[in-house]
Amino acid sequence: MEWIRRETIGHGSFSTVSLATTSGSSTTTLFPPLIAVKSSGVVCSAALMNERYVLDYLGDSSEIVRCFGEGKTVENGEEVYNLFLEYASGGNLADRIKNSGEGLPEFEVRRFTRSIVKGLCHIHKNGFSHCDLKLENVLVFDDGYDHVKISDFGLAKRTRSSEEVVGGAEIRGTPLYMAPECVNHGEFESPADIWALGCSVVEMSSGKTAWCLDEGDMMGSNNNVMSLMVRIGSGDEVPRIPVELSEEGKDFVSKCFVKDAAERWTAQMLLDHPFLAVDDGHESGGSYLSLRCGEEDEASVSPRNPFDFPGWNSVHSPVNESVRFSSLVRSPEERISGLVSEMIVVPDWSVSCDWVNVR
Ligand SMILES: Nc1ncnc2c1ncn2[C@@H]1O[C@H](COP(=O)(O)OP(=O)(O)OP(=O)(O)O)[C@@H](O)[C@H]1O
Repeated sequence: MEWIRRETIGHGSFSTVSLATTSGSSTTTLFPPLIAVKSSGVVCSAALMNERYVLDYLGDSSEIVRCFGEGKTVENGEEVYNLFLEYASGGNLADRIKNSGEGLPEFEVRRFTRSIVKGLCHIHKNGFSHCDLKLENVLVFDDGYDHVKISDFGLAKRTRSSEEVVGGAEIRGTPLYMAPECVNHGEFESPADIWALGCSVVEMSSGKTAWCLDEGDMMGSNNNVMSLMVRIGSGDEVPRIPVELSEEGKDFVSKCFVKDAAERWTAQMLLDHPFLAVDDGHESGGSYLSLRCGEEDEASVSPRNPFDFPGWNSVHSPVNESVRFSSLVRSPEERISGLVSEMIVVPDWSVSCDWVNVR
């Protein structure tokens, strides 16, 4: 494919994202005239290559950003690795909410959440965990109506099999979205994506990141990673659920914020939650109508645990994960301190949306 790099449209900890125009035969065959090119120096392109691998494996899904391939260029004397992605003209969902200065109306929260959950179902069924779900990684597309897709698979990993020992010192993702088992045991599996989904719904609905709803607590004088990790990892506290959400919305989020990962709802279970039953007509099937005409009672029944649900599917997949740091068995207290102050390998702490990313 021939392409020309245009303006920069995004920055991440691993890469720079540019708009690009395609030319030649590509415009009439495989590639759209505008694409996004995600680039990093070849020497530090492991995350981008991982993203390419995962996107290839996942194949086409209408809830996951599409990848058109990869290529290398030499720019300013440096060899650059480029990933070609479909271009999201609406940018990311976090910016959209930040710019509007408030949360989204609930019908939009429901619609976007439904897409994210469908995307997670696809990812988890294929044996992967995303490991960095947050609104910055949810892109907005406008094809006559707004819809969203999950992006940024740089930290995605194979789901661990039940026999595999957890990498106790592994860290990935963004602290504000981390689940208790990530903080306490370095366990980054599909339930952790569901916890991050709950944080994303809170943010969509309130306009504020989860944990920051308690004004002046996390964002004020006590703004530090240690206290956040302790809150996430210990006790019964979960992020506050926005009052503006409907009862169905509150129930949905509460199913994501179950501290015990084994008891947390799966993406497949959440797909049938009444909060997601509204169909705005852009999806096939008119599920809203059919629900209203007969299935409402059945769909509203909340299973009491993950094994109590008719649509529950167990996902077991082969292991192919290289743990980033050596495995250690440590107590939660030691681990939390370690995450914050004494990393075995010093992480890249980069500021993102008033908080830090841990790599
Ligand atoms: N396909 C795309 N279309 C439009 N904008 C995009 C696209 N991909 C990424 N962006 C923009 O670039 C930003 C950074 O991209 P991305 O999160 O994928 O990079 P990253 O290096 O993996 O970042 P991080 O891991 O720190 O979140 C996104 O938040 C989004 O605003």
